[in-house]
Formats: sequence, C-alpha cells, structure tokens
Amino acid sequence: MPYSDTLDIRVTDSSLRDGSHAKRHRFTSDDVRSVVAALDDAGVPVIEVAHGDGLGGSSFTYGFSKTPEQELLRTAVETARRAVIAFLMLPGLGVKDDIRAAHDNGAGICRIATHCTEADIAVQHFGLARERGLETVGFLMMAHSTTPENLARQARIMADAGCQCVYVVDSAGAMVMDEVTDRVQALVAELGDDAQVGFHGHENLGLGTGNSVAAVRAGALQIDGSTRRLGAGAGNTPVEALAAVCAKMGIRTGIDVLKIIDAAEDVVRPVMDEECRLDRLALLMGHAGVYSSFLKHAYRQAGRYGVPGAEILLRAGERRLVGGQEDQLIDIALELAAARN
Ligand SMILES: C[C@H](O)CC(=O)C(=O)O
Ligand SMILES: [Mn+2]
Repeated sequence: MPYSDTLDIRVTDSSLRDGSHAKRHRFTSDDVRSVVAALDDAGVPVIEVAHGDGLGGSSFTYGFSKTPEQELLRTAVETARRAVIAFLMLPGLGVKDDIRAAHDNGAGICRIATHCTEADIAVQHFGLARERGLETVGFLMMAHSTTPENLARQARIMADAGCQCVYVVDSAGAMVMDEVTDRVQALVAELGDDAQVGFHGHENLGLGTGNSVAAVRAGALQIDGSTRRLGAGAGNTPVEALAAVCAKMGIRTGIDVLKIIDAAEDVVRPVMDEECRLDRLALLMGHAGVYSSFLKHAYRQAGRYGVPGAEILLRAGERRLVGGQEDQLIDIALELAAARN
C-alpha cells in the first residue's frame, strides 16, 4: 500500500534537528530560513526542527541552543509554503508545555522519542498531541539493541497510546540490511492498519540509503534523512541520494532530485561547520553500536582529559550506554586518564 495517491513513501528531513548535534546546537534563524526555503522548494514534505535532543534538550548535559527552539520552529513555519514542520521531544527532557508551545507556533507533527524498551514513558505525550490535533510519530531509539519481537511489543504500546507511525530508529547506525528488514516487518505485522512504520538511519556503516530501501521493501511508509547527511555521527541517510535512488527504483517521494542535489551543495553545506564524515570515530560507533549523538561529546572529553576518543566510544559500546547517559562519557574518560598515570 503506498503512503498516499501521489507518494509511495513520505520523507522527513531531519537536518535541522539531527543536524543540530553536528552543529553543537548552534543553528540560527537565518540557517533555518535558508534551509527550510530550499527543502520546501525541492518538495520535501516534512521538515523536522528542534534541538538535537528535542524540545527541552538545551541544557548543560546536552549542550545549550544558540537560538531557542521555539523561535526556530516559528521561523520554519513562517518560511515553509508546502512542507509540514515537525518537532521531536524526549519525555523527561521536554515537557507537555513544550508540545503545546510548538503546536501554538504552527508545527504540525509531534515526534516522541524513547529508548527502544521504554515506550511507556511516551503514553501521555501521544495523548496530548492527539487531543490537540497534531499528527504523531514515535521514535524507538537504539533499535539494534533489542529483538524484532520486543521492538514490536514496544511499538504496540506507542500505537495504543495514539501514535500514528512508529519508527525503527537506528540511532547507532549499527544495523545491516537484514536487521532492518526483520524489525520493520515485525512492526508492520504487529501494527497492521493501526499505525504506519518508519525508518530513521545513520551513516556510521555507510548504509543509510541501502537500509532505507530495505525498510521500504519491508513495508515502511515514512523514511527520515538529512540533506548533505547533516546529522549526528557520520550523519543521516542523505536525502538527495535517497531521492535519486528512489527515482531510479520507481518509488515516488515527491522530491525533485535536481533541486535537492543543488540544495545540498548550495544551501545546506554552507550552514554546516564541516562535512559529516565516515571517519574513525563515526565508523567505530556503527561497529560498536554507540549512540550517534555521543560523537561530539566523545571528542570533547577526549580533548579535555587527553585520552583517545575511540577508546571512550568503545567502552560506551561495551557498557551499552543509551541517550541521556552522556555524563558517563566523562567517567569513562577519567578512568582512561587514571589508567594512564
Ligand atoms: C535524540 C536522538 O538524537 C534521536 C535520534 O535521531 C536518534 O536516536 O537517532
Ligand atoms: Mn538520529
């Protein structure tokens, strides 16, 4: 079944949210205005805007936003002519008032993210979002770290709470195609007509686009990417490559391939501090199953304590750290430094 009469899948661009990690949360309203205008013109149907860790993420632990996220959301809504603006929220970091404010500022899609075994903490947030008429998306993060069966049970909790599309989120960019297929198929079988299934990939093993195609083949109807890969770790599935691959495969995304290729080069790249690269640390994250958002934190603690960033990430993988445990990277760096003296 296609996404709609005109689209086989719906693509959400996360460069102004997941890319916030790569920018150390320093987006300005001008950045948002130029990127939203270009993506909107290229036909990207949904554009996500928020602090990298969602509304309320601006903090000492995660990094302070240069511009308040509600201001960025307002700018995005004012700029978009066709695209719907989405926001992300992690219960506990953001609160219900953040959802209300984002809705008042014109956002149309509320995306609630939890660790893949903790869907129950999102129940009231889906309820509130639906009550207010927002479209809802659920994000099961670090989906590689649990079985397809467990993930499907968690997806059921989200759907029963009012979530209209549950995403398999490869936060660590650690999954290879069959693992994506198995998880998406398990969710499709569990949810049936109750909710759609989505996929959010990272490039840490260089598989964002391939994994997204595997997800579509397994029944996913919503796919995330970031133009120019602007996202955490090695970045997200590049929207321009995804659009081009889908065009070749006859999968309708509604995105103008030539326009999004230009937007990636001429508009998004100038906003970026540097390219999102598949370098040693990013690749190690995919290999060891480490949360992509830890990359910049690992660089920071490595520099601060004079220890290798690679070792910090490998230990983070061994300890199976999850989002929210950024402070433990400091403990690991201190341990490594102590072991050297
Ligand atoms: C808060 C995270 O950055 C959400 C996400 O994009 C992921 O887990 O991947
Ligand atoms: Mn992500």
